[in-house]
Amino acid sequence: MTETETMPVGADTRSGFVALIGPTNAGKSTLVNRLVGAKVTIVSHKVQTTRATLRGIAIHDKTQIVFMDTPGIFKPRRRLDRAMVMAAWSGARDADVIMLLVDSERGLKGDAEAILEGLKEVRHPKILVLNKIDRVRPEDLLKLASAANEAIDFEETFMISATNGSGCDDLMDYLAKRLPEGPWYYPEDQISDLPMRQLAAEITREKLFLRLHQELPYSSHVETEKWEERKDGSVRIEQVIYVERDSQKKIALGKNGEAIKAISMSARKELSEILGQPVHLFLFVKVRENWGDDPARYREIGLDYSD
Ligand SMILES: Nc1nc2c(ncn2[C@@H]2O[C@H](COP(=O)(O)OP(=O)(O)OP(=O)(O)O)[C@@H](O)[C@H]2O)c(=O)[nH]1
Repeated sequence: MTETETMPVGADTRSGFVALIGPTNAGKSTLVNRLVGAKVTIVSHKVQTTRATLRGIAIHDKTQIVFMDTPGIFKPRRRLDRAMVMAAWSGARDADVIMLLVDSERGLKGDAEAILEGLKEVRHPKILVLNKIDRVRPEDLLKLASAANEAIDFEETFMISATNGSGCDDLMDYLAKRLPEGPWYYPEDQISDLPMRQLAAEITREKLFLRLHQELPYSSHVETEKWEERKDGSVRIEQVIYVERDSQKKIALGKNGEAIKAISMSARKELSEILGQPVHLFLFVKVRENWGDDPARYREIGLDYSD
């Protein structure tokens, strides 16, 4: 795309970056998907599914709002976890507005409390978004809002439900006015800057978790190794599912290859819908020991880690 194509005619446009900060499972991915209106990040019931900083891009009035969907911030346990925490905070520092998303049902306990503490140090404009209001009583919601505002001076507080959409219009109106004047960063039809190969790997990873989350630990990882556009309009995609042990490989394959076949089928279906073309998906399972402790891997998956 050329520079002129990124700017709508008529100017008085606004644009900016909004960092989503929040504990795992607060609903960050669900909210970005709702605001952007398309599936750009992967939503799963399993916590810590967001490993890299992904973005969704929304247009509201004449404002382009770029969401930085950070990985959940929580107490680091392993080296990889620490890299995820650092990726989340570095994302926040690049933003025009930081949006703290809290699961109203869980309140400010645990991770949310630690994030509030961390946010005190950050000078950027901050807003509070209380999510999942469909699950709590209004009086509890008000208590939560005032407790959070006592800890931090938020510019504004919103109460929303990312799943049913209530409160989301007010939030968008506010962000559209709050972001600075300036040309748009991305072409109008772009909803994510996540490369297709990575998006394709995320989709397969989601299917893997949905089917095997009880048996397979979090230590598996998917990479797209080959992407070949064919003359007949279809695409051939080869991906490797990396696991840590032989026993996990057996689980990923399943009895008579049933698990891998089912994962492949549902990933292929979703990929062809997103790409709008037939997809031939080939999945391989390989064992790679201790990749979770290898810093070189973080760089490959988009996380910059330094001690
Ligand atoms: N009832 C209700 N559930 C919600 C709402 N928003 C999100 N959820 C659910 O909360 C769970 C977690 O949502 P995600 O969007 O994956 O959360 P996340 O913050 O991106 O999680 P990580 O990627 O692990 O950091 C999912 O099961 C969502 O369906 C809401 O407004 N109401």
